Amino acid sequence: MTVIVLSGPVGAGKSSLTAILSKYLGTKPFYESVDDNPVLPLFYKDPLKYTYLLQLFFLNTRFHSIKKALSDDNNVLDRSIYEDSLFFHMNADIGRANDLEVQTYEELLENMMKELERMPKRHPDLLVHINVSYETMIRRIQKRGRSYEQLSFDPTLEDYYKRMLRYYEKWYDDYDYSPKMMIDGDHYDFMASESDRTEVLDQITQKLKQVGKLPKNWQAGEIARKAIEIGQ
Ligand SMILES: Nc1ncnc2c1ncn2[C@@H]1O[C@H](COP(=O)(O)OP(=O)(O)OP(=O)(O)O)[C@@H](O)[C@H]1O
Ligand SMILES: Nc1nc(=O)c2ncn([C@H]3C[C@H](O)[C@@H](CO)O3)c2[nH]1
Repeated sequence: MTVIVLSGPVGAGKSSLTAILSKYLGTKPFYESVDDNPVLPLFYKDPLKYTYLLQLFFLNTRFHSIKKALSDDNNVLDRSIYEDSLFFHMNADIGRANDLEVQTYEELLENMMKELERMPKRHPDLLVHINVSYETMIRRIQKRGRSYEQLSFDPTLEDYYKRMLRYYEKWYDDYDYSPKMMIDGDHYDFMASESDRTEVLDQITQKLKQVGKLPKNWQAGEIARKAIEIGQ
C-alpha cells in the first residue's frame, strides 16, 4: 500500500498532477472538495464571516477522504490535512478568526489526528510539493477561471496569495511527517508538454523507489505510457 499526498498553494497544479500520477501508477485519486463546496464562494465574498465555517467544512471533508485513503489501498491525495492548519493560521493572523476559534480548531485537529493514528497507516508515504512563483500562480488561477479567486473579483487577494506563498515556504521546510520532494511548477508544464510530464513522473518514481514505496507490481507498462501520452 502506498499513499502519496500532493501539496501546494492555490492553482499550483495539485488536482492536475493527482489525475496524471494516479493514472500513471494505477492508483486511486482523492480530490479536494471544491466545486461541490457551498462555503468556498461565500468565503471569498466575505472572509471575515466565513473563515471558521470554511475551515470546518474542509477539515471534515478532508478527514473523510483521508480515512478512506489511509485504509488499505494505493492512493493519491490532492492536498494534505497538514495544510489545513496553514490556511487557518494564515487567516487568523490577518484577523479573520479570534483566539477562542483558533484554540477550538487546534483541539479539534489534534483530536482528529489522534484518530488517524489508529489507521493501518498514519501518515502518507511521500509528500510531493509543487512549488510555484506568484506569477505562475496567478496565471494558473486565471487559466482555471474560478471567478471568486480572481484578482479582479477582490484586489486584496494579491496580498493574500503572496502571504500564502511565504507561509508555504516555511511549511514545506518544517514538514517532517514523511519523506518529501519538491516539483518545480514554474519550470514543468506537465499539462501541455509530454516530455515535461515524463520528467516529472520520473522524478516521483525515482523518489518512490528510493524510499521503498513504489506500489507493488508496478512497472512502466502500457497504462503508464498512456497516462504520459494523454495527460489526464
Ligand atoms: N505544470 C503546469 N503547467 C501548466 N499548466 C498547469 C500546470 N499545473 C496546472 N496547470 C493548470 O493550472 C490550473 C490550475 O491547476 P489545478 O486545478 O490542478 O491546481 P490546484 O493546485 O489543484 O489548485 P487548487 O488548490 O486551487 O484547487 C489548471 O487550469 C491547470 O490546467
Ligand atoms: N481558507 C481556506 N482554508 C482551507 O483550509 C482551504 N483549503 C483549500 N482552500 C481554498 C483554496 C482554493 O481557493 C480552493 C481549492 O483549493 O479552496 C482553503 N481555503
